[in-house]
Amino acid sequence: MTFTTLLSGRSAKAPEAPATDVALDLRNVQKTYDTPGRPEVEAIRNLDFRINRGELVCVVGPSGAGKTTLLRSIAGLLDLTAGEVVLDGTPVTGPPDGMAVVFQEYGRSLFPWMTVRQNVELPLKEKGVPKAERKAKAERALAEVSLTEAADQHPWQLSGGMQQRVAIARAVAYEPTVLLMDEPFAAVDAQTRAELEDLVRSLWKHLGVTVLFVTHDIDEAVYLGERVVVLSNRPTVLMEDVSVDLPAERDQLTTRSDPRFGELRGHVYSLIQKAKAGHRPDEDQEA
Ligand SMILES: Nc1ncnc2c1ncn2[C@@H]1O[C@H](COP(=O)(O)OP(=O)(O)OP(=O)(O)O)[C@@H](O)[C@H]1O
Repeated sequence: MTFTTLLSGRSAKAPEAPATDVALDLRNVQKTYDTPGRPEVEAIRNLDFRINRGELVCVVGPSGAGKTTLLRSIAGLLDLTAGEVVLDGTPVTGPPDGMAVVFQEYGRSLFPWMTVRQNVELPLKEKGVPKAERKAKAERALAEVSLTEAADQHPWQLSGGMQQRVAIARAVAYEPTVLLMDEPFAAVDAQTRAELEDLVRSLWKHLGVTVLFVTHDIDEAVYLGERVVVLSNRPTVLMEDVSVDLPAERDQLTTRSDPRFGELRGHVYSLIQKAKAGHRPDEDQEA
């Protein structure tokens, strides 16, 4: 018996929601990199799923599956080969206003010559938000991530975890409807990572933002997500959209020792192993 059997009925595709509840709609998204003078790379073959308003969805998949390609496609940073990404009913054709992205490389995404406050205010400044308003928003966002005291310091004076909190504050200050996070905690130590995970859960609940969180880490995906979207090997298709039926109130100790957490973790792990071994729902069906 596999975990798939054990969990059948509980990890099926998420039910379709009414159109008004959909924040992000991926419709038959395909992406092939076509660089002149180099062989084509088919990264995403077909992805078709929705994320409802206010959901926190994690994406996992084997290394090189196309997770970053997916996130960049959603962020409007890549031209799709086919299909479309629709944000709040509008097709994404470039970086949309209502979206913010937090990348793994906080060191490169923060400007070292600016203070923490200036870094947080920057996207608001670019958006044309008046000075007093952007100052207030930056202060609120820094308070959300418990960095009020560090506002006048420079990023290089802070630890890695604190720098990533600045990057999160910058995204939050922008008040996005959708927050995209690309392996944001891959470069910090385990204890800081756990703290940042809890910060994401609490901000998500508190702000009601829709979050798409890409990670390598299966435990992190199950701990954070309301759903875990599991990708196949490249060229990517959906392996399974797993519903995480853990209690809404989560904490590192209780949640991770919940037997249900172990079952879900095992199930996602087995899907990744299958994906790595080359199983693909598109080909399995054809066989
Ligand atoms: N600009 C590019 N030009 C050509 N191929 C690319 C480009 N960017 C990514 N690829 C290829 O697309 C595939 C998917 O890459 P992507 O970075 O999206 O995967 P990933 O799942 O995020 O990887 P990882 O888990 O290692 O971070 C890989 O084969 C990669 O080499």
